[in-house]
Amino acid sequence: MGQEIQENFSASLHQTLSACGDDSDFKGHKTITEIFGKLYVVGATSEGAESPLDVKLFDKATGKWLAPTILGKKPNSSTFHSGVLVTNDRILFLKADSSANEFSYFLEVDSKFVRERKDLLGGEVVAWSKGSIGDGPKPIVISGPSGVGKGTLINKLMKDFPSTFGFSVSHTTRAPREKEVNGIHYHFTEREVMETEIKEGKFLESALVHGNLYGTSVEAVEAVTDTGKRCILDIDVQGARSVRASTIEAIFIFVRPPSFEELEKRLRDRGTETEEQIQKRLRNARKEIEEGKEGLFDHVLVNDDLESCYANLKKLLGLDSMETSNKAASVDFRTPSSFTISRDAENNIVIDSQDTETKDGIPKKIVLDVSSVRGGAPGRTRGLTVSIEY
Ligand SMILES: Nc1nc2c(ncn2[C@@H]2O[C@H](COP(=O)(O)OP(=O)(O)O)[C@@H](O)[C@H]2O)c(=O)[nH]1
Ligand SMILES: Nc1ncnc2c1ncn2[C@@H]1O[C@H](COP(=O)(O)OP(=O)(O)O)[C@@H](O)[C@H]1O
Repeated sequence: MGQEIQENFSASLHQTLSACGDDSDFKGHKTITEIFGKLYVVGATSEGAESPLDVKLFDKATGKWLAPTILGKKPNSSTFHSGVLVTNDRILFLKADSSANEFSYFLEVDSKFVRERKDLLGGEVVAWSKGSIGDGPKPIVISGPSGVGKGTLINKLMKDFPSTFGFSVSHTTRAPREKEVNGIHYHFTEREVMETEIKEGKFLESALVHGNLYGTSVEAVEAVTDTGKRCILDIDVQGARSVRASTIEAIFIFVRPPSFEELEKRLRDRGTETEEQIQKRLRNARKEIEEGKEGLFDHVLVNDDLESCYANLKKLLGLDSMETSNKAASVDFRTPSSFTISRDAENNIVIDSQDTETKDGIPKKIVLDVSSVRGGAPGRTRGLTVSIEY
């Protein structure tokens, strides 16, 4: 079927579906996209703008409806949406009356991530991934042994550059320390719950560290990137390795202690762990420091004197002493309430407004270049390029 606009043949797909007994049960507007004999029907199961878009699957060969496992955050429905087959493994959905940050969602039906989850979960699997204009600033991954000062350095950055950086709040099964607040320092959770969520693909990475599960959820990173800030991840070396192997392009920094003795002193003086926990963390520290030398990291910082280490961190992140804003160049618009879509000669997707009235901030035409999109579920599909005509 290749590069075809779904709307061009949706009338015949609607007929096919009706003839087969359409029990997709969607309220209001729905779209149908055919990929290799399967019809992907997308709509909302309840009325109201906030109800999420759901996916139902009809297999033409068997005449049966299949209930796919749907991964990723579902887009909220809008009065109207349109689906475009981008490649045979993903459909791009464009929503009416939505902001630049909310108007595009990819539904992956056969990507690498979806195939992996199919093997794990069995049955049909699809995954949503929000489209992101441009690349946004690269996330920063900070690793290093327990007690080396990662948290201290990150807190300083967040305090000095509050509009530039946002912290990715991890999930963990470890018990909260006295001053830790759920949702700010960590999302404290139960092992069983977290294991299920890992299977469901809610995590970008997860690892067993010092006997507890830790993980970065897709949502934690997206909550930061949605604000236009640069995401900081405080994760262990295993986590850094997973992120390195993923589609996320990040900067990897390893923080080393000046000596093992000093590390032990800091850990003890912090006074947050039992003796048994301290021993476990020190044993793991030796291994982590060795792994930090392996070339996984772009930069290694020695945290001897805190102020000079912080100055080095700022330098490598390209920050001067002033508060700077590293916000991604933001494109601001709202999609029209109704539109048609087509392809132009360069194979760009063209959204033409069908609104009768012109309104401020709502373009007459939006041209989308999807030729260099990257990433995808779990997480964002980055690299959309837009040009706009008012
Ligand atoms: N892989 C992974 N590691 C994490 C995550 N969150 C925290 N960690 C790491 O888990 C380890 C223990 O963290 P924590 O219990 O807060 O102790 P602390 O680092 O000594 O303050 C540290 O190496 C963290 O970098 C996560 O989401 N994923
Ligand atoms: N350069 C430093 N010199 C002395 N103490 C430090 C330094 N950096 C951090 N600390 C202290 O060491 C302890 C561990 O730091 P923390 O940021 O909690 O480490 P991590 O997050 O890597 O486990 C804290 O009590 C902190 O105040």
